[in-house]
Amino acid sequence: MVIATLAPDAPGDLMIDIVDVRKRFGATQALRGVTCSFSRGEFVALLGSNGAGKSTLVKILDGVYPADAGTIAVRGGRAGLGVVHQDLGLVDGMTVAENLCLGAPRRLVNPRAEARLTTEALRAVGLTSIDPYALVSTLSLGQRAMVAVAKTLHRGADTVVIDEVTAGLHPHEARWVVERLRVAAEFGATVLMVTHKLDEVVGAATRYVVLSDGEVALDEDAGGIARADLVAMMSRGRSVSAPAPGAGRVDASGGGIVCELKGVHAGGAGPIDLTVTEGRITAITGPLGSGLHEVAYAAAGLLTPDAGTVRVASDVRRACVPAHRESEGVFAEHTVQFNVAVGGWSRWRGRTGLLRVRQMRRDCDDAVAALAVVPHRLDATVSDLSGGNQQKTLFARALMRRPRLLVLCEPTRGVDVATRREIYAQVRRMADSGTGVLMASTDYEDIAALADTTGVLTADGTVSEWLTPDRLPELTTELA
Ligand SMILES: Nc1ncnc2c1ncn2[C@@H]1O[C@H](COP(=O)(O)OP(=O)(O)OP(=O)(O)O)[C@@H](O)[C@H]1O
Repeated sequence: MVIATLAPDAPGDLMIDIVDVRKRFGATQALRGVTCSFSRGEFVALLGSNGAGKSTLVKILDGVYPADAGTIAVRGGRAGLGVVHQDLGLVDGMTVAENLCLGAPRRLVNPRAEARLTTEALRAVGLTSIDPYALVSTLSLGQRAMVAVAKTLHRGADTVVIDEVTAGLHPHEARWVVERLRVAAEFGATVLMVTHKLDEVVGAATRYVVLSDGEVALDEDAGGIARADLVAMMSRGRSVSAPAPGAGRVDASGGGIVCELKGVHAGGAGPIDLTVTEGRITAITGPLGSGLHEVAYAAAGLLTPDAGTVRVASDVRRACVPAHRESEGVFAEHTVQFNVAVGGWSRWRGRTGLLRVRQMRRDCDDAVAALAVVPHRLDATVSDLSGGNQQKTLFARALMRRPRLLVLCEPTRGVDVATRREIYAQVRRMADSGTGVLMASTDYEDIAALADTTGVLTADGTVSEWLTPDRLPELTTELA
């Protein structure tokens, strides 16, 4: 199926018409007949739990996959629709104007005309303060996201699909992005935004579409549904009520030292001094590229620091959830069971040296059930899981090792609202049982929910200060 051009007699405001779109991957029916249409100037939040079918729909709209059945018609045809992915597709070392005009057909290189066009394109998304000559690398992540949106619209798209670009942004900056998207919609663009963070879009989205198990479970104007009902739909009935962010925080400052970093330099960060103690969740946060993940890897023993010492208490078992699941985390071609169990074999080895396979299956099954991995099949191949479900298997693996030092890098990346709460509860339980936790996260929600103390890395890779939970609101958009 190719994306068709809307018929000339289609209603004037209609921009995209999706009718009965279906997609199957082997045994999984990812989309079961999705029908919905979007009009000019709408700002639609596309929501749903992990595995609901959002990415599949976006990829079909983007031309990555063909649908098995159904039709999609877009005003202006394929060119009328643009997708902005999480990686944004910008070249950091080029200016905003160069990025906007990169690859666009042009007869003459005319920097002044490029700058003028860029200013207009930025205005169309409510950006008035960005210098067209600024290097993209000097912009905040939120500004970059909006430059990517401006670029898509500048290329002639009237509809822009934004695929989780606000994940990991500080809530202030995410709201800033959403506000600009709202302006773009007011100026006539149609905005479809995929997100797991409902609070980002409340007040800006004009409509909610919730996918569940490959179907449209809800399609409502924003005024027509209560937030609680939306959350319930997004979590497919799983509990999102416990624990509240920050619940269960304890003063465990008297716990024994599990791991100590002194003068550590890693990934451009340093010198870093930090201590992880039993029962306490120590967090570091900062801009991407500040080296925060590499510092965490040094603590986890996955990376030798360029300088400084990492001291770990004797007999401490370490486990780590890495920051980039695709390149550092999952064994994509192996099963869910292998991915959860790997590295924890000793747990199931009996006195005779044989693996207690049935117990291993049971434990893996309990772990994936607690996190509601979809599909709930230990023999599923991990590359066939949605992004959020892959993240859950990584988290389950780390816990399966029963570590005394748990290192978490971006632990909730891409997971749905119910899983996020479950992960928070499980991390807190681990800490309560005496595990020392080191979390490196750019996600403010992770920090606000879990951190007992937070080291804030500046762009030059040093810790500017350590914040207690009551001071976390001081973390501003600098994070991005
Ligand atoms: N390439 C693939 N091969 C096999 N199954 C797939 C493939 N891509 C997706 N699926 C399955 O299709 C279903 C929908 O996945 P999809 O990635 O669209 O979900 P999603 O809503 O985007 O989830 P997430 O919020 O975790 O990103 C899932 O059950 C997933 O396992």
